[in-house]
Amino acid sequence: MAPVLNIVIGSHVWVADKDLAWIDGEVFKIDGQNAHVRTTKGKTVTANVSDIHPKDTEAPPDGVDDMTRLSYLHEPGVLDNLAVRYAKNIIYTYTGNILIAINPFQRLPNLVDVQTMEKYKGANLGDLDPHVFAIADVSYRQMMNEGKSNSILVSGESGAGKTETTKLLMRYLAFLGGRSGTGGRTVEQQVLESNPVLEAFGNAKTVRNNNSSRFGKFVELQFDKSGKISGAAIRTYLLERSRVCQTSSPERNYHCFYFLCSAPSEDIKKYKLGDPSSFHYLNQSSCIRVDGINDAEEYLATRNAMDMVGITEEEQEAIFRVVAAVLHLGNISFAKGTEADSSVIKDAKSRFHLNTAGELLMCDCEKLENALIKREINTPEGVITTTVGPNSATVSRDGFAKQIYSRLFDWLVNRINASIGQDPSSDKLIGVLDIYGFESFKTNSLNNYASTSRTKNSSNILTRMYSKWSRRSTQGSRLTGVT
Ligand SMILES: Nc1ncnc2c1ncn2[C@@H]1O[C@H](COP(=O)(O)OP(=O)(O)OP(=O)(O)O)[C@@H](O)[C@H]1O
Repeated sequence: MAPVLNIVIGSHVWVADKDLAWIDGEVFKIDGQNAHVRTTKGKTVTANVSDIHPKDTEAPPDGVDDMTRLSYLHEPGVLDNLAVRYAKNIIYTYTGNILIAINPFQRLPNLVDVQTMEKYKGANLGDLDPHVFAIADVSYRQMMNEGKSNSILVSGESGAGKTETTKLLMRYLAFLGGRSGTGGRTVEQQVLESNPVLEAFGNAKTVRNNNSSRFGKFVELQFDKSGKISGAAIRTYLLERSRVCQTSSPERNYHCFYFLCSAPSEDIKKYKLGDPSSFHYLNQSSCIRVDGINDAEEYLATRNAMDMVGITEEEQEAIFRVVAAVLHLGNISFAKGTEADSSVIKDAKSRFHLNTAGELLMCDCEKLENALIKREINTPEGVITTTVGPNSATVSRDGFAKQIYSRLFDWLVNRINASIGQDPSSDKLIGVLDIYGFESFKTNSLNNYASTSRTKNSSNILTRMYSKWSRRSTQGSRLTGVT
């Protein structure tokens, strides 16, 4: 932020505050580069003039619904405007064509009901109060009028409300372009019904969010010439693979592991499972249960959601066999072998988990063991097999677990897409991109680094777009975004 030069005695300003981020007050003395400010909370603060920002004393007390109308578009001005509106349960605010959505952490039914959808249908952006439906409506009408595809980007940090906002966008687009599908299930219903399945396998409890999406999602809704939804596809990317083998308090691994460990007893017996705390991939964190998540009920709900999206009983069995196999793999420990750089299965307990993983994956247990404790090297003379020490065997085990879990996730997404169905003749679509939130981990793996830097890059691009859009007239701009 450029230094503010017109600060004089009597100026109303914002100064940084460690608890409130920014606090407002009046300058009563200036000595050199220091301004002395009496804050509205009765404190006296001294700050460098370059670190304080002017306050617009004529700003409307209820805030403005489009922040391009703020006299000062600086951080304290923006935050104050959003806070004033949020206090009145107004969670949406525009900055030009971009919608800022603040997480209400409570259901606001009147804000998202069918009457509200009716109201926003066909309304111009800015004619009504800021709303996520207005963004969806604009992108739909642009698509229909110009015959071109459109995209809506939903971005924000973890727990900001991206997934909930994406669901509202989908619901509104389904309201505009909905039609009856085969067998009574519409395409849009199937897309929405696939959420619990994807969330069971791709969401986890994190520090910030009990149901955090650990993958990015791009949902394409395809439309026919009359503007009705004719097909859909879900594309996912950057599943956080490292979580499968590595979790730390107070986070959890992917929900499906805990759901399966709370399954009815016949399933527990079939998959040779036990309490989640007996599995290495789950007990690295002391967080096993989460308030508000009933793992036993969620297991049944996930099975039900799988039925709804057309995943057969046989396929469901196979899916949960892989999930259970991952847990058993994590409990295989290795000890040093008799030769240098070699390892053996540590004990009878590890042998039990190796054999169970092999049975569940329907593979030869001896081959599975060799794959973990040996390595094949391709040389010009042919393939050489060497043994590896316990540490390398553990790395192989974790690599294998991550690989089969992410392949399972990709398979699920493909399966859901196959059952929703795509329209090969559709020439236009609306894509909704939900970029998952970034955060910093205690131990950052290459996978964390890759996803965090990509997400940060996207967020930086979005931030740059904001300021550009805020500075110029937004008339005619074709991009829409929500954050
Ligand atoms: N519009 C909303 N109405 C009601 N509750 C909401 C809304 N948006 C978010 N929430 C609440 O906040 C929680 C976190 O929101 P959400 O999962 O959408 O965040 P996210 O940005 O997708 O996070 P992550 O990147 O970690 O997946 C939700 O589980 C819900 O309880």
